[in-house]
This record gives sequence, structure tokens and C-alpha cells, in this order.
Amino acid sequence: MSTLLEVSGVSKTFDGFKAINNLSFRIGRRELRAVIGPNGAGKTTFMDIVTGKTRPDSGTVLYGDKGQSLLAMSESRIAQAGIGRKFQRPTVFEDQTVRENLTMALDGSRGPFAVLWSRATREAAHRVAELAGEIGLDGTLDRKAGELSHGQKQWLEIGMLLAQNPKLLLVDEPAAGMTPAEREHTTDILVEAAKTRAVVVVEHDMEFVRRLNCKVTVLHEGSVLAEGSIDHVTADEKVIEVYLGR
Ligand SMILES: Nc1ncnc2c1ncn2[C@@H]1O[C@H](COP(=O)(O)OP(=O)(O)OP(=O)(O)O)[C@@H](O)[C@H]1O
Repeated sequence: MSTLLEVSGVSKTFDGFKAINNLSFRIGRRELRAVIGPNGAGKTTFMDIVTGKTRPDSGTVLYGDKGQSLLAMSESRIAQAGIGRKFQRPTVFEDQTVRENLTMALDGSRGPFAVLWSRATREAAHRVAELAGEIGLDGTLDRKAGELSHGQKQWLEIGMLLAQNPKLLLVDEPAAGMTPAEREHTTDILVEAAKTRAVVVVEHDMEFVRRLNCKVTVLHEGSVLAEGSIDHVTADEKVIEVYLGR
């Protein structure tokens, strides 16, 4: 599988504490990956480094066809290069409809003048309908985002990120606060999204990770402790000791 993102030997110390310790991580172009680990394992710091929010002390982070270094790029350039991030809390525009939220996300990725052409507008309407289908919100296009359930808001935000057609989507605890049915639908959205891009899901909920049915990376003290299928990592003695057995 060809690599989209390659993190090699990355370390980051905060006030003498090694949050990331010689971390190496690689993700393929079309891959769904779950990242798990106990509190303080470095999951958030890892995402902060990939998105340019935090600069590591050492190591390399290479991305894309040309193996571009993300460490030389600003947060906004990294986002423009196709790395999208979904934070834990949904941040949709509550007073706007689902359609308006998705259209705005699409316009943001097409530039300010695209809306001037009626053909472009028709295409946008088509794409919005398509996106709404992908996230299961086609029946709620004209509802205000503020009226949606917590789960639906999360899906809308995922749709807004997909509107920008990222090559790599980082998703932080998407299942938190969701009902079992909502979790199942979230699984479907992420599995589908990862057919055409790389999706990295940071998640605490082991059952949710199991349903994603993908390779799992276990972080501990800023390094990879184990990697493989959910059955492989949950049977690993080191993982049981530091994470599952607690
Ligand atoms: N800006 C910062 N300043 C100081 N310490 C920090 C900073 N960011 C993270 N840390 C520390 O680095 C360690 C790793 O934190 P991080 O948030 O990456 O872990 P995590 O795996 O995301 O944990 P959680 O599951 O609790 O979100 C923690 O001990 C945290 O206190």
C-alpha cells in the first residue's frame, strides 16, 4: 500500500515531560486506522503535530506524493494540502440549515468566485445532496443545524470536512456521547470515507474500534506500543498491562 503520511522518530517534550517519544507512524492513501491509548499517551499531541499546531523537537513528518515535510508548513497550508481535522465537539453553524452548512463548506474549498457561475451552483447543489446522502442527512437538508441531535451534528461536521475533499481526515473521539444506533451509523460513514482517503480515528471506546474493523495503533508514553488487528492488540500482554487491565 502506498504511503500518504510518514512520521519518523518524532519527539516532543513539554516542560521536561516527553509527550511524544521517538514516534514512528505510517498511514496508507486509502486506509482506516484507529489510534487508541490511555490518557496522556500522546494521541492529541500526535494530531497536533500532523496538523501543524505543535512543532516537534525532532523527527520528520512527510506527506503526499512528493514526501513534502509538514514541519515546514503553517497550519493553514497543511489544511489546504488536504489534511482535515474533526475535533471532539461539533462546530456547525447552528442557525444555518444543513444545506447551508454543507454549501458553505463546499464554497470554502472552491474559492469565493465559484458561486458566481450558475453551472457551478448547480454542481454544488448536486454535491451537497450527494454529501448529505453520504452522512445520512438527506432527509434533514432544510432543518437548522441547531435542531439536530448530537449525533447528527457530528455527521454534519464530518460532511463539511468531506466537502473539502481531504486526503487525510483526523477524527477525535467521534462516538463520544452517541447512542448505539448513532455509533453504528458513524462507523458506516468513516468506513465509507476511508475508501477514497486516509482516515485516522482516535477513540477510547473499544467496542466502537472493534466495529471499525481496521488496523489499530496503540500509543503509550508517546510511542507505538502495539499495532495490528483489534484481536492482535487486545491479546498483547503489554497492552493488557498498560491499558486494558487498568
Ligand atoms: N501544551 C502542553 N503543555 C504541557 N504539557 C502538555 C501539553 N500538551 C500535552 N501535554 C502533556 O503531554 C501528555 C500527552 O498528552 P495528550 O493530550 O497528547 O494525550 P492523549 O493521549 O490525547 O490523552 P487523552 O486521552 O487524555 O486526551 C500529557 O501528559 C499532557 O499533560
